[in-house]
Amino acid sequence: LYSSRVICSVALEHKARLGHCTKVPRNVNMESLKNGYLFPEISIREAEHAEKYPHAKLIKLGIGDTTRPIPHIITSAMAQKALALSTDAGYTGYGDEQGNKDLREAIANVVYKDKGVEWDEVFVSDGAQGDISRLQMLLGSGMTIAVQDPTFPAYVDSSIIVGQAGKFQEETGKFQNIVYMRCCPWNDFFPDLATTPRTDVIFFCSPNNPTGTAASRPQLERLVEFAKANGSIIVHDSAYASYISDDSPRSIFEIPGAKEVAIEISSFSKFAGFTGVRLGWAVVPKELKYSNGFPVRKDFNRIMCTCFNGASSISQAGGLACLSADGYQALCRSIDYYHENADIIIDAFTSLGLKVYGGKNAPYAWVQFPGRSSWEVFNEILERAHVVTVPGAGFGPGGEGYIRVSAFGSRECMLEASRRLKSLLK
Ligand SMILES: Cc1ncc(COP(=O)(O)O)c(CN[C@@H](CCC(=O)O)C(=O)O)c1O
Repeated sequence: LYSSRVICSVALEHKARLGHCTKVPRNVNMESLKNGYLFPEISIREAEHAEKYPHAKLIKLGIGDTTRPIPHIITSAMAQKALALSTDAGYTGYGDEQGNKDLREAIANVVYKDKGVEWDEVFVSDGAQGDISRLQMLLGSGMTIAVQDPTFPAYVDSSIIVGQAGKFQEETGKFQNIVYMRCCPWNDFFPDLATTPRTDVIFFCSPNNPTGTAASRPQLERLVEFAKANGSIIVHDSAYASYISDDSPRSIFEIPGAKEVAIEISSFSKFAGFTGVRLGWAVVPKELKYSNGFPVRKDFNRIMCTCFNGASSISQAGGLACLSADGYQALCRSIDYYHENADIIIDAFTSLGLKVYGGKNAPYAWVQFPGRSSWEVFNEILERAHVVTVPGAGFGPGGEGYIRVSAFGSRECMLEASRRLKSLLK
């Protein structure tokens, strides 16, 4: 239909518009990613809204970013380390890729007290987000994974990037090689393991982001038993463990036998307000072995030594102070503050007759809007109440019909958001 001359001139015009292109093909896995990563997308919507309504007081209960100042006992430890770097005696360069031994020991002795975790099974990092991707590098593209649905999007997105996920199925909103373990009110937010296919790896976040629910001891016992029977590895994300207010386990290693089937990743972000300081850890037990008997821990150590040059010495000084008696006590006050915030949000939505889940063992309320699109609810609350939330669909197909509301705002913001939401949704 078109002469070669026309096609050629269109191609030349297109090339001129693009400018110079290399001959390097794009990674096909990156092409499989649907949209941008959820949280920068939320930030973009926030910025667009702020531009549209420059005089509106935007209340941000979307991205789970802490707002309470870090207690002075912790920041002074970081300041002291920073100042020491300007002295001959105090200067330190590269540390151990696995983290400073004193911090590894403190994590093992304080966080994992009486849980049988040894200091050299703890690997300090720059946060759980990075550890998720480093674990994916360790696991490789041939692994099959299962995730809770809904769940923190980094597990699925990193799986896509390393080439595990397979093709996206428009009709289901799922990637064909990933097992989505539905978690919802009618199964007490715990998957039906009897109908869950075997996968090599099970990403399990408890307390769960976004539902805010923590798995009970019997549930985690069933999960460990399931993984052992299937020869699977659990990657247990305990980033919100410090928010647990009942007798739910704070670590998978409270469960007998877990050290033979599980890796745990966690973080100082929500526990200590270190979202910008950047500090986390992974526990890779010596008992955890591949099918050929080779210790997983040895390969993870190789990944850390090759792909990561150690967490900041200043952040690690802060982490050590977090785990001191006074530091830990000061942080508990911040966590109590966020719990009170969560109660405000729960009360607001409950008073409107809406079903609200979570918020007791995590800083997130999971609010159900039956029959409604989560992005539609997100847009309505943003547009009419100037309150930012996160649409549930961003956490997986199982999140449709819900929104996530963070409790990390200031008290003033929480109370104002509550007032606005009651006025909007009454
Ligand atoms: C379950 C879970 N694991 C890990 C992380 C990241 O931990 P770091 O140690 O700080 O890397 C988050 C943060 N989720 C927040 C922040 C979103 C983001 O990653 O930008 C959220 O869900 O709003 C999380 O919810």
